[in-house]
Amino acid sequence: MPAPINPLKHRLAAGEVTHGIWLGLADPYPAEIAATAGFDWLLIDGEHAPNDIRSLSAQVAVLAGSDSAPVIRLPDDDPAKIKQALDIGAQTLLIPMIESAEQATRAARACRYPPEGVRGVGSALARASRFAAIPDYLATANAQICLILQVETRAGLAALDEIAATEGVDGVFIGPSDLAADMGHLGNPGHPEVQAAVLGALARIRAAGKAAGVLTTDPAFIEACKAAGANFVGVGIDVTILAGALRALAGKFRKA
Ligand SMILES: O=C(O)C(=O)C[C@H](O)[C@@H](O)CO
Repeated sequence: MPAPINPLKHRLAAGEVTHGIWLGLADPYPAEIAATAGFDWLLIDGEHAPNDIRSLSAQVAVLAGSDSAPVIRLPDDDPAKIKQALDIGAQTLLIPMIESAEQATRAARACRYPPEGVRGVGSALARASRFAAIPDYLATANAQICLILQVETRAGLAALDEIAATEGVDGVFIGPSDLAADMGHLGNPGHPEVQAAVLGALARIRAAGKAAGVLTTDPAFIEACKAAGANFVGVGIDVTILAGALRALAGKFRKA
């Protein structure tokens, strides 16, 4: 009995366009609600949301068996955090702030057991192996890992082709907000210079044969990114959806 198949990895590799949202409410209950919506994936944000390994684990658990694949974004490329995220059962990871092929290689190796990589062996304690109920998990886990790296600075864009070409990297995600900040347009990911850089990067990533990712809530830019080749497309954030809906509702009844 092998490690669970990772459908999202194989859908992205086949060039299928997938859509998902960010989960920033950092709790399994809203994650379970989001899993009823029908997104292809749900990204549990460990970078900007108040998540820790226990809250990440609880959200992965409630998404198990749903049609929405769990993706964990870690706060950095720390191999120890990668190890923990994989052990709690995530098979698709998003790692931010990648700026070189060397960094990409280190992240790819941190996701794989030897000899392909350096992932620490603790599968007997891990949900990933169903707590050792999957006898050949160690031998089959590497093939189901999907690693998506974030490029979101000018330095990262300069190394994009080498990052995308790195063995063990399944996709590259372009972060418009951080890229805007690095380009001198802090808070304005919709700036024409930023959008042009994002679209050009997405095309380069797909030309390299890898999945291309982005997050934007702008309907027109979603379509432009997909036309440029994006196939890991973030289209919303639970926190902003909830905040916006609540403010709009309150506004209907608040005395002027
Ligand atoms: O730089 C970006 O854009 C991203 O990486 C996505 C943001 O981190 C996300 O939190 C939306 O602002």
